[in-house]
Amino acid sequence: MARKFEGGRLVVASHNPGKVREINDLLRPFRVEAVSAGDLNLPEPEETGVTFAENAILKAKAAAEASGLPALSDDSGLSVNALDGAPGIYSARWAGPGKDFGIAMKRVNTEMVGKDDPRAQFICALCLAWPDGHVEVFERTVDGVISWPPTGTKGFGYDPIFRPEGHTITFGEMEPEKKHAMSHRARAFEQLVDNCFQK
Ligand SMILES: O=c1nc[nH]c2c1ncn2[C@H]1C[C@H](O)[C@@H](COP(=O)(O)OP(=O)(O)OP(=O)(O)O)O1
Ligand SMILES: [Mg+2]
Repeated sequence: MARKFEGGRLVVASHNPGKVREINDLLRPFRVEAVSAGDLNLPEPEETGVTFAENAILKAKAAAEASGLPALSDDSGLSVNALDGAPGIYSARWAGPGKDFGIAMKRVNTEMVGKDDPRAQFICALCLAWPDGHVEVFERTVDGVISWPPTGTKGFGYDPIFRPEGHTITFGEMEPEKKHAMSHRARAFEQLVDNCFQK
C-alpha cells in the first residue's frame, strides 16, 4: 500500500515554469495548496541519476528535506527511437545553459537525418517524497512521432516537434486540457492520484 498524502501544503519540486504550470493544472481538482520550489527559493539539485526515477527521487527528497513539507518532483524527457533513446534523461541538458529548446529541437532533427524511423516517446517519472525520506514513484509514457519543422506555441520544451499517436497536431498546437488528457505527465499523475490521494 502506498503512503497517502494527507492534504495541505505540497512543494512542486521543479524549476521549469512550463512543468510547474502543468502540475498545478493537474493538482487543481484536489485539496492541495501547491507551492513551487522557486517560490521557496529552494536550490536546484544536480541530476546525477542515470534513470528518470532516480532523478525524480533525488529532486523530491531534496525539496522535502529542505522545506519540511511533502514534495512532488517530475523527471521527464523525450526518447527518440532512431537515436537509441536520446536525448532521454539529458533532454533538459540538450537545451544548454540558456535553456534554448530551439537549439535542442534542431539537434534532434539534425541527428535524425538519414534515419527513417520517426517514433518517439515522452517519459515522465513523478516522485512524491516526505520529509522523513519515504518516497512513492510513478512512471508513464506517451507514444508519438517526431514532426519537423516545429509547430505551435502552446506547450514548452520539445512540444512543437512531438505529435502523439493517433493525432494530427503536435503538443505545441494542442490546448492544455487536451494534452492533459493523454500526456506522459498526466498518465503518471493519474497513478499518483489513484495510489496516494484520498478520494
Ligand atoms: O511535456 C513535455 N513537453 C515538452 N518537453 C518536455 C515535456 N516533458 C519533459 N520535456 C523535456 C523538456 C524538459 O526540460 C526536459 C525535462 O528535464 P527535467 O530535468 O525533468 O526538467 P527541468 O530540468 O526542465 O526542470 P526540473 O528538473 O527543475 O523539474 O524534458
Ligand atoms: Mg532538471
